[in-house]
Amino acid sequence: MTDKKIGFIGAGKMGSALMQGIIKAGIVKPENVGASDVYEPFLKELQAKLGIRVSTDNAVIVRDSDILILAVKPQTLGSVLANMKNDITSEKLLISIAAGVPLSTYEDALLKGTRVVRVMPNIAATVSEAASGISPGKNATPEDLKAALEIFSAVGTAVQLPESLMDAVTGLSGSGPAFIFPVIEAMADGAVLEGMDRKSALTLAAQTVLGAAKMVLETGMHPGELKDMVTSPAGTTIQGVHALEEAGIRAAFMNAVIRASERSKELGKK
Ligand SMILES: NC(=O)C1=CN([C@@H]2O[C@H](COP(=O)(O)OP(=O)(O)OC[C@H]3O[C@@H](n4cnc5c(N)ncnc54)[C@H](O)[C@@H]3O)[C@@H](O)[C@H]2O)C=CC1
Ligand SMILES: O=C(O)[C@@H]1CCC=N1
Repeated sequence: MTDKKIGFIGAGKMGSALMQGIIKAGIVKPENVGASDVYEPFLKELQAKLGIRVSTDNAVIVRDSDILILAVKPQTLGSVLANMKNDITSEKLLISIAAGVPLSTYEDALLKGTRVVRVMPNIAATVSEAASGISPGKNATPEDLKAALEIFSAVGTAVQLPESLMDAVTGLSGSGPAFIFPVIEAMADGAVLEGMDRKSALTLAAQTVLGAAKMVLETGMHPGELKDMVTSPAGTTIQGVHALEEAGIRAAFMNAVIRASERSKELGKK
């Protein structure tokens, strides 16, 4: 991987998080990373910070890259693809992280045979803890899938899934950090109401979420069984669990994932 040139089209929140993550992981040298964006200040900042190549002209980065990571909004994708069409030759791999947009959209819009992989990462790529779903397109080779898995495993955990589940990935792990940040904030608020200082409250709340997630991942135990380990009979925890169940916490989180997945499906419609 280290000898491949990786170009980012779109250097916003996700593009910049991913390029920083893969450079930090050492799977690519900064001089082999390029980025284009319409907003020059982002590019200048990233160039100064990371030592990457930048251009406000997408074509310059497309021509000079082996692997392209498309990180523009789904709403601007159509015009970006139309302008890049003739520069994305069969020697290049295109990886898109746009929410909702199906592989067929790229395969139809670009030159026949274009190799495409669809990925849905999340913002935790910033701290190398992303959760990404990956689906290869019909022209992608096994090496392309391997490259995509390598890139996204370098910034967290990556799993291959059928494309039919990519909207669910978007609703679950793509959007998911935004469902958990308010949980952390609200739990901290509860402790602040009880008199704790904000900084200690946020530290304890965030570490609690991190620790609970690690227990699910590392013990392999069912979350219900783990919950039972915390809830002493007539103890403190069962009172809190009751309050959450009264508020409909399970339906609320299920609905959040379902609504976000539905929106992903909508974004993919032409
Ligand atoms: N923000 C997130 O947590 C996640 C976002 N995504 C996907 O990543 C993509 C990017 O999202 P964000 O980084 O959040 O958005 P963003 O708005 O931060 O970044 C998009 C960037 O594209 C640039 N841009 C606009 N038109 C352009 C053009 N014609 N050529 C080149 N660059 C252009 C913008 O200046 C901006 O810097 C979207 O498709 C989104 O669905 C996927 C997973 C998580
Ligand atoms: O909200 C969005 O549309 C993007 C996709 C997943 C996370 N952010």
